[in-house]
Amino acid sequence: MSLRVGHICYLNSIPFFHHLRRQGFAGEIVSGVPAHLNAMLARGEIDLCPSSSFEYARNWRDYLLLPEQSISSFGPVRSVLLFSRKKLSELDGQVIAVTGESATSINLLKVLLREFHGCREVCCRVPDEPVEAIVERGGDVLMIGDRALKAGLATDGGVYDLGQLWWEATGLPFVFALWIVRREVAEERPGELAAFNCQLAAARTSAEGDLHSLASEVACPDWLTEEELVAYWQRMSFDLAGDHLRGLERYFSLCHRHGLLAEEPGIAFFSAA
Ligand SMILES: C=C(O[C@@H]1C=C(C(=O)O)C=C[C@H]1O)C(=O)O
Repeated sequence: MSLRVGHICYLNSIPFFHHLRRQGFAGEIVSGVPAHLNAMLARGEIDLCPSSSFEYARNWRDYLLLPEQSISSFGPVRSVLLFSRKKLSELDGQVIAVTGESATSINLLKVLLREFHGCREVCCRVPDEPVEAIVERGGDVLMIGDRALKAGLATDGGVYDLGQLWWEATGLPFVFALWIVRREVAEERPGELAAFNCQLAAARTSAEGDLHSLASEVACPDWLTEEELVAYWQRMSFDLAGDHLRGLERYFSLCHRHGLLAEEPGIAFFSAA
């Protein structure tokens, strides 16, 4: 059986996936929003995917991480946004509308508001209407991915970037997504996974080597120019190095402190050796 790989259906994942087939990956690719991929991964319906760092933490005994790969930012990320006209401390006890696509960012919002902005209660709810309509009315909304990027470009204020808030509070990068592998897949099919790891690294290197060509080869949405797409990718960090790991550990430790995780996870990597 070939590997079943989850694919986040946002522009942020293009640098991982665009050249993957050309690097020889012949397995299955399943697209979805992070919350959907998290659930599929937890149930073993896919073998690995780039998905919420929070999903790794809450089920870490079932998972390993691919080394050196993430979706992170040092400061503003531009696609994880809290739309609000209020001061952050005024969000205490308020309902914040969310899309249900996220696991990491919703818990990041809770951690930021409770730890650094004096909020005690943070209520997030998925509304019956599109969150964009709530933004238009000036309500409080957390959005991620392309919808956030689009709404952020269309607004002229009243928006907080969670990557930036984290950076200001901690001086560390924030790791939104990790490449998470089911542990039994790593144990039972290490050769296939090692081959995938090489294909992924090569696909990303070739994408990052020429972001302008990448932007011209993909279907750019009509609300984004190729230059804006390149600038968006340039703001992100797709690495997972020492600073990223420090940021990740800080996030997990704050999630634990605020009762969002039952324990602090161990961070364990797949090793091809
Ligand atoms: C930077 C982003 O990070 C994402 C946020 C995630 C989450 O909140 O669970 C999961 C995967 C990433 O796609 C984004 O969505 O734009």
